[in-house]
Amino acid sequence: MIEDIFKRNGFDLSDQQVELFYTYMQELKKWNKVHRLTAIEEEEQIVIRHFVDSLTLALCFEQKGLDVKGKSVCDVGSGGGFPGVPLKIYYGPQINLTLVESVSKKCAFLEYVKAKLGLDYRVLCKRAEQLRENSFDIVVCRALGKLEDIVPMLIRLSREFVFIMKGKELPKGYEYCKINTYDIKDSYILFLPKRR
Ligand SMILES: C[S@@+](CC[C@H](N)C(=O)[O-])C[C@H]1O[C@@H](n2cnc3c(N)ncnc32)[C@H](O)[C@@H]1O
Repeated sequence: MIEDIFKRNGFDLSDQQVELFYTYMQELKKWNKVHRLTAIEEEEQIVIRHFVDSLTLALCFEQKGLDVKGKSVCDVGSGGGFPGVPLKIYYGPQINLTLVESVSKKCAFLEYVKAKLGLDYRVLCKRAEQLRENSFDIVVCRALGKLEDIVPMLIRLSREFVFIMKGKELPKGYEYCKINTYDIKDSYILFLPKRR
């Protein structure tokens, strides 16, 4: 099921990546019973609306001609791990990933997933505002908050680019990627190059 959904959306994953996504989904469902990490509970919907949606960022990186190899990537307000954890499963050691999350029970889940899946990323359990300026090459987020509040904070953290996943909404005045895959239609990712 997981493999087919990724495939029809244009992502060819290895058996090992499919296995990691499967384990991640099981843990998400298990922890959700107690910690309410996501409102989405149906497996197919978890794959589409969390996993595939997170990987649409990779399509935007490609559209913008961005090679992420060797880059430090930060997912701010990662929650249950989106989009950061799917990106790590997809890119593996090519990216150096940090997840920033201010709620400790969510941090505990992200640490647990890291150990369970054997992934190499860092979890910073704090508010992004507490981090130093220019800490990461690329800063990404999904469902973090109002643009006027988050844009200055994200730009401050990044050295190169900020990507903000907006879904169906396209605010005026931003560069963007428009994503269209089999399951994800007309979804927007804002692209903010850091201007020095
Ligand atoms: C609506 S959830 C989205 C979670 C995930 N990005 C997703 O798309 O499923 C927003 C998350 O951001 C975290 N958050 C909000 N503001 C933050 C900040 N300034 N620094 C760190 N985490 C923050 C919240 O605790 C919450 O887990």
